Amino acid sequence: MTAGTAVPATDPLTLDDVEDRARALLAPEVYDFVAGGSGGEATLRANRAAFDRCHLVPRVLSGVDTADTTTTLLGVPASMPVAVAPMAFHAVVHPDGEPAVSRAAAAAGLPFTAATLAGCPLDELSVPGGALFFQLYWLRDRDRTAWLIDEAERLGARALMLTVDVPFMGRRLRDLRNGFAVPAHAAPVNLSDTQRGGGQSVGAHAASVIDPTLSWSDLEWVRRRTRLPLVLKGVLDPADARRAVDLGADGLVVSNHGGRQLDGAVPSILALPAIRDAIGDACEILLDSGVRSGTDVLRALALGAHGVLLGRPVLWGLAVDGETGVTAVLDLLRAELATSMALAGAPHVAAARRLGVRGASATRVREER
Ligand SMILES: Cc1cc2nc3c(=O)[nH]c(=O)nc-3n(C[C@H](O)[C@H](O)[C@H](O)COP(=O)(O)O)c2cc1C
Ligand SMILES: CCCCCCC(=O)C(=O)O
Repeated sequence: MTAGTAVPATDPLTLDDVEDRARALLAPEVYDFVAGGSGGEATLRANRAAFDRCHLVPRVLSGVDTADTTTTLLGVPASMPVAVAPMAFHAVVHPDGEPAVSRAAAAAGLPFTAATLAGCPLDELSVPGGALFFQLYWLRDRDRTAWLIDEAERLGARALMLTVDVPFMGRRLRDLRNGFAVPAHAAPVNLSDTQRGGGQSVGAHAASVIDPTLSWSDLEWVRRRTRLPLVLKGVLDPADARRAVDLGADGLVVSNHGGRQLDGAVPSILALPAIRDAIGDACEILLDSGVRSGTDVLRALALGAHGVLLGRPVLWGLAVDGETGVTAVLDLLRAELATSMALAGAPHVAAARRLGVRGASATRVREER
């Protein structure tokens, strides 16, 4: 990716511009479902504020003309250190739903993470030339959980991403005020017939299908069940990160679920350095929650991540223009990253991971339990 000149000079200039366009198009309750966080949305806001407090220290005289954004994520080649985050119910924002996003990701050379709660059969998401990760919710219906793991493996998924921060859904006040329920056309068809939640609020549906008792011993069961690289999504504590590595996790997603679960949780970008220090290179570290620019990707790399997951901006692109809109978002992010890397004097991703970062962080490391 060539730096500088590749960044478009026409609208949308930023991922936030794409969100503005999507907001103008979507029904307010749908916009709120995607944009919203839990509780008073302190963590949602803090995610952004924390990125802005991470100040990169550029290197000079490194002769970087073109920054190479390519890398691998969990062994999968990627055109930049970004994968599409798992998100339920894509069709709430656009009828083309998950298949459009998986095609756009494949064309952009990026992994797409299919959610347990995708609105179309999983086999429609395994795109020729694309790389599929599969996100697993730990369902009360254990047979369905096992079936989903086996199905992901059968379809050639390249990683199994177990979400560990949703024993039940955070209190999403916007959804409660709006009386939001997932429309039938976006229903999670990979759940068994009786579990698809018709007409239920999202919180009530989550409570009826997700098993909140998920624990470390279940992780051992998952580890034994599949040969796929196993990634835990939603880790914020270094001790949990170490334990996951000890139990055979191949990757972690440092994530507060985009501010949608524990309101008041630490911003992911602030949690990252301690996790990186705790586990070193024992497994791959991805990060999400609040990534909105190429500079944010660079900040995450500089603080020790191997890559990031991109969440809401993908849905904003889908809302604006289907597959083409998602492609525009991913291309813009890649161009921004190339420019930021070149300006920081980082010719490639390995160099980006060695950049310095300065910034304020309030830290109290808790006692071991
Ligand atoms: C509409 C929506 C649906 C989501 N659904 C899921 C899901 O089904 N499983 C999951 O692990 N995470 C889910 N997430 C969380 C994302 O995977 C990701 O952690 C978060 O969106 C990242 O933050 P960002 O949106 O600020 O980039 C969802 C997020 C949104 C916005
Ligand atoms: C069974 C319904 C759970 C919906 C969770 C999707 C979501 O909004 C999120 O994970 O965030």
